[in-house]
Amino acid sequence: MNRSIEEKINLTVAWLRKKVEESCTRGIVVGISGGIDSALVAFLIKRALPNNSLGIILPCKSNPKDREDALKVVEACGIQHMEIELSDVHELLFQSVVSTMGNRGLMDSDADLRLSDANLRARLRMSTIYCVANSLNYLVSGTDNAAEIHTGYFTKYGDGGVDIIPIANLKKREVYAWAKHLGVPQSVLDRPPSAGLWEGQTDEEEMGTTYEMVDDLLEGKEIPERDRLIIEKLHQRSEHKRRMPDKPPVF
Ligand SMILES: Nc1ncnc2c1ncn2[C@@H]1O[C@H](COP(=O)(O)OP(=O)(O)OC[C@H]2O[C@@H]([n+]3cccc(C(=O)O)c3)[C@H](O)[C@@H]2O)[C@@H](O)[C@H]1O
Ligand SMILES: Nc1ncnc2c1ncn2[C@@H]1O[C@H](COP(=O)(O)OP(=O)(O)OP(=O)(O)O)[C@@H](O)[C@H]1O
Ligand SMILES: [Mg+2]
Repeated sequence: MNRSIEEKINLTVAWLRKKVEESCTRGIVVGISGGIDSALVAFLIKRALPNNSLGIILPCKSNPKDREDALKVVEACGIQHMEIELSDVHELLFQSVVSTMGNRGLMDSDADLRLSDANLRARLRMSTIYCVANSLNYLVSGTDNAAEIHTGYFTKYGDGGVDIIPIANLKKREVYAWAKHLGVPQSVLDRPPSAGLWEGQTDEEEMGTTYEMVDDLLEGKEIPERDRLIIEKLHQRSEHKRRMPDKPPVF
């Protein structure tokens, strides 16, 4: 069916309202990073629930530009918002884990501290957002798009730990199209996608391929062999993130 962007947005907005009604919750909360995915979700939930939508900015040793862009998103869509600084909490918890592991002789040379440090940031954000959601009886919205879900490019139980994912069916290029249509600020549209989990991180550099390629593959188009193999590997290795935890058969 060939629907316009506006029609698809209206259907998504109706779906968001239905999810709140069905779950007997009062509203929806999302983390706003300054990136395009959360910007789009903020605009969508604000349109769906003008008085019952909340954005939370959660800096965690983040680049100040992230907060600036997040505030531009808040201003542009008019969503109610709050900020909670997580850098100190992260420092305390991470250093405590690392030093305890070191003391127990568990810190071998293979320990990937950068990744566990980064994923802890995403998981602290998740815990914080749920703390607010529990208090308000709100649902937590995720921001993953179809390309991120296909490649598993998210932290399990971090930014992946959510109740609903309104943009899960959108390719990254559709995220841009919807965001532009809704009036997401230009500086947010222009930023290279980044998890912001370490200085200079970009999604495409870390994935080793581009969103264009992932989108093309999802649309059934031919892509270069090299990119197809990378995406297949990312997809295969992240299968566990897209299902419930394994359990033994009934013995
Ligand atoms: N086969 C399997 N069955 C069940 N569980 C399995 C498993 N293999 C690993 N695991 C578990 O999964 C863990 C690894 O998964 P996970 O903890 O997610 O870690 P991982 O996938 O290694 O890292 C997360 C990736 O997502 C990126 N990211 C994170 C957050 C936001 C964004 C963004 O776009 O903004 C991107 C981040 O930069 C990094 O590349 C392992 O430590 C293990 O506990
Ligand atoms: N500083 C932050 N404050 C609040 N939420 C954050 C922050 N950083 C990350 N998040 C949450 O984690 C999600 C995953 O980040 P991700 O980078 O995939 O999305 P994005 O930043 O919205 O878009 P982009 O892919 O363009 O960077 C964000 O959409 C947001 O909900
Ligand atoms: Mg980002």
